[in-house]
Amino acid sequence: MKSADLLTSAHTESIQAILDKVESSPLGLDESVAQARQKTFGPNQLPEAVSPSIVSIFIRQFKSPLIYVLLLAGVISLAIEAFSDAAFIFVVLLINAGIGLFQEYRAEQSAQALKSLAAGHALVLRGGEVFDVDARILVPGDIVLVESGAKVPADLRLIDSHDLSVDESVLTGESAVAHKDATLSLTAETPLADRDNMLFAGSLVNTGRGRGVVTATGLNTELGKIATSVLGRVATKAPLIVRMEKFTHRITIVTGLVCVLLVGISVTQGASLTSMLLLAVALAVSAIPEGLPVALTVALSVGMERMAKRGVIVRRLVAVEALGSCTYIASDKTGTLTVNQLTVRQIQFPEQDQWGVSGEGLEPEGEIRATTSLDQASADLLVSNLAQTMTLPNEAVLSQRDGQWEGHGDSVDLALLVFAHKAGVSPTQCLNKCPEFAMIPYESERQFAASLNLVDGQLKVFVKGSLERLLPMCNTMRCADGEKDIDPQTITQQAFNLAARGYRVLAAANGLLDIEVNANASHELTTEQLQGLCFVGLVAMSDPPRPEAAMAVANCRAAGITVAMVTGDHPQTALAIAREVGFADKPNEVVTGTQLQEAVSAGQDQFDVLCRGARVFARVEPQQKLQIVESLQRQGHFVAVTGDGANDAPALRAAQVGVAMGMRGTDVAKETSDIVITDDNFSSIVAGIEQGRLAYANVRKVIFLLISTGAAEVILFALALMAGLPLPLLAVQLLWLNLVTNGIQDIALAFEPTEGNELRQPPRPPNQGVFDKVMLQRMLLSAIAMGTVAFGTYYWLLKAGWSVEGARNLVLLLMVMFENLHAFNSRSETQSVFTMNPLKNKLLLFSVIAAQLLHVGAIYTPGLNEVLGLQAINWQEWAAMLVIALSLVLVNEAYKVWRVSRTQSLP
Ligand SMILES: Nc1ncnc2c1ncn2[C@@H]1O[C@H](COP(=O)(O)OP(=O)(O)OP(=O)(O)O)[C@@H](O)[C@H]1O
Ligand SMILES: [Cu+]
Repeated sequence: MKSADLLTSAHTESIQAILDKVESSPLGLDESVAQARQKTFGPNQLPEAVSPSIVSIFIRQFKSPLIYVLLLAGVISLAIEAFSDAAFIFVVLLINAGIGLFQEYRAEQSAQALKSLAAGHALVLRGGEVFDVDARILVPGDIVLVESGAKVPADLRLIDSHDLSVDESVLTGESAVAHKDATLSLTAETPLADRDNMLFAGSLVNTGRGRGVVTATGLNTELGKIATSVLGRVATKAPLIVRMEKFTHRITIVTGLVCVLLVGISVTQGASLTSMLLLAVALAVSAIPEGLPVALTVALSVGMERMAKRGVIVRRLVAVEALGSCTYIASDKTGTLTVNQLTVRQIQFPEQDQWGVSGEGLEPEGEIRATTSLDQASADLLVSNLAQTMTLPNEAVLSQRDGQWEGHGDSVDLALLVFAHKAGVSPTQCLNKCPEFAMIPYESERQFAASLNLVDGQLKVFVKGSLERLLPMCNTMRCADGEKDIDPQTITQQAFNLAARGYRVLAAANGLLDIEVNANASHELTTEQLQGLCFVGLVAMSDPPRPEAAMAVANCRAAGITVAMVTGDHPQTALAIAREVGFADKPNEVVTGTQLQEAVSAGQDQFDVLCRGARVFARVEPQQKLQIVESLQRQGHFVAVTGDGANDAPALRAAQVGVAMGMRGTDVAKETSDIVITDDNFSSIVAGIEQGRLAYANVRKVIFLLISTGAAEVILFALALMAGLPLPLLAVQLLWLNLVTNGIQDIALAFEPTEGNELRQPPRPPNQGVFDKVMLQRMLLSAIAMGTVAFGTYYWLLKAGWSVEGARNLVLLLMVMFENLHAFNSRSETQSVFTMNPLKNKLLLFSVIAAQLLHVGAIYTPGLNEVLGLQAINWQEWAAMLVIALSLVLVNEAYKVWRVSRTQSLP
């Protein structure tokens, strides 16, 4: 097989013809063949949208209105032949662009790194064995298995399908579900959307199972052919960033007006128009928080990186912000709150006590302790009947490789296979002896799996699943002394007792089907046929809670976040786990899917009342998850919901934070989620919330610093103007001030580490904006303190007989100190600077020290000091300015003390 476009008409060929064409077999390719083909066909991937180069990011920096303003200033300086000023302005311009480049490049980098974490995978059959592989290694001829929730990794001609339906909207744009059938034969003219014996790369499997042979990979797939239109999609900006861009816009306009006013007044007082224009530009540059949107992007992407380290992959930047304001986590049980290592511990047959099963993990070593007066032979018969019924409708694979047991597939199914081994039933032998004719695969909304097998020349069905579903299928039950009429009460009580101990309980049933056996015809198995069966027994599996879950739940409580469990499992099992983990205790905190169903017909209010009191939602169908999320949202909650299956997608989409499981989750769940938890662990969600809150707090710190310092400069100038004094700073001095105090420090604040109290406060009200009362109070207070003190100092210096140049020199030093110290004030809204270790944010410390050194350096650099109008300063003057500057710290400290005492005196 050589040419890539051999197979454009794969849908017209028979399965055998296709397999021949791609030189493959139902057992799949051999590894060596596959590797050779990869050389011919290349990796199965679409070209990535290229990330912008450094050069293009650099060029982009010059496309901002602020830069135009600066350019204008440079040109004006040239026009009035102030060449050194002009040179300085151009240097500032370059440095500003450099800082912007650094910031944007960083944000871009972390976005890229996260993208590569999300590579697709596929189940491939090679040399008769199933492997879970990186989808990029697929080649034409590979046999690929798909199941509900999966994303199709390449174009496939189906060779086998069960109840298979897919969403092909990426390709066809139609959101209707397409039903697929391997047995169809189609004509060449069949349009893409109707090629129902094919699966196309990029489509999502809604229900069922399928198996197909790869006919095209990478750019040769139907998706590849339209790939250019799918690529190049721009990432959406976080709403917070958009709000801040708008905000910056508004400030720009206000500052612009102030500047115009300033120029107007000064000119009427006799200043020269050009020099005033220059100053207006400089003031605008300093006061406008132009770095804000980028600094915020950095803060959010730093949050994103930190979350990635804690196992939380953020798929949309908005989730960083959203995670921070979560008030409710609706979590899965299995694998999230529990370790997802299921082990069969107890089995129970009608009219018998519970029998223990020993052994741990996947190692099929262990025995069944039959506590009974039965003879060995009768006990063995019961056990092997149960083991067989658990083994046949089972999709997991348990195999021994190099002496190690390895499992693949659903963890419930795996535990059952391990149990079968312990019971002396080998799954492979069993399947050879009783070939499978049809199957109803397990889907969580069905709560059972069934298979139709040929046993001793007769067709027999085997069913395993929840007792609630199986009981109505059974008329009789298998006892040691034969088949009897079923006793549903006793069996239900048995299951209840097992569930109350936290076990996940599965029931088994089987029975002969009254159908003519025809080995050649294909048999169908439908749910309607599952009737008149014989109940076999119960299996109880333990799945211990994750050791860290209890701690994480306690953290949630301290953080004012409600935790609840949404599970398809038995209410007793769910409550037992919830008790162990510590978020529910009383039986009335459990609500079942049936109760919810009834409440729906009783009306929305009834439903909301039910949801409000519940901490455990049990026997819930996946579709009900959406109703639960919507009800919680109606009650004002900001909901994070977890999900793993295809049918969790609506709930994941509706919730403010959709959390998909990285290990257990299907592709569909991951694609619709906002964040993915790589280890499926509940405590990772809590860690994500902590980081989300921190990121949001850091965003506030950046905003606080930039706005309050900008406002301070405006106040200083306004006061000087009102007092009729000469302007307190030259244009170049303002630019210098902006350069040494803002560029790096705001970014440094984005890296601020945790204060340790993120999870010890209630969640931020979701509708509360950044500029709440605290923010406004602090900003006004700081800006007024800086502006008036700087003005007072200037005023006093002039009155004391200093020259204007000398006074400006000191005021500039004071402002540099103010703004540098203010960076430390910004580190926390509640904690005193004196209790915060400055080494915890080395970038901030370094940038502040660098700013001071730069300023001192500039004073003694010939040429530069002339341009900036700087003069040497003796140490007394220096110390005096520092003491004055410290007043700002005192004001901020006083505010923190006042606020903390106030919040503590509240109830
Ligand atoms: N592999 C399986 N085969 C047959 N029945 C199963 C299987 N797995 C689970 N069940 C039945 O379906 C019920 C629901 O299980 P499911 O795994 O869907 O719950 P879930 O909603 O995913 O819960 P959790 O939050 O615990 O993951 C179980 O209680 C069990 O009775
Ligand atoms: Cu068998």
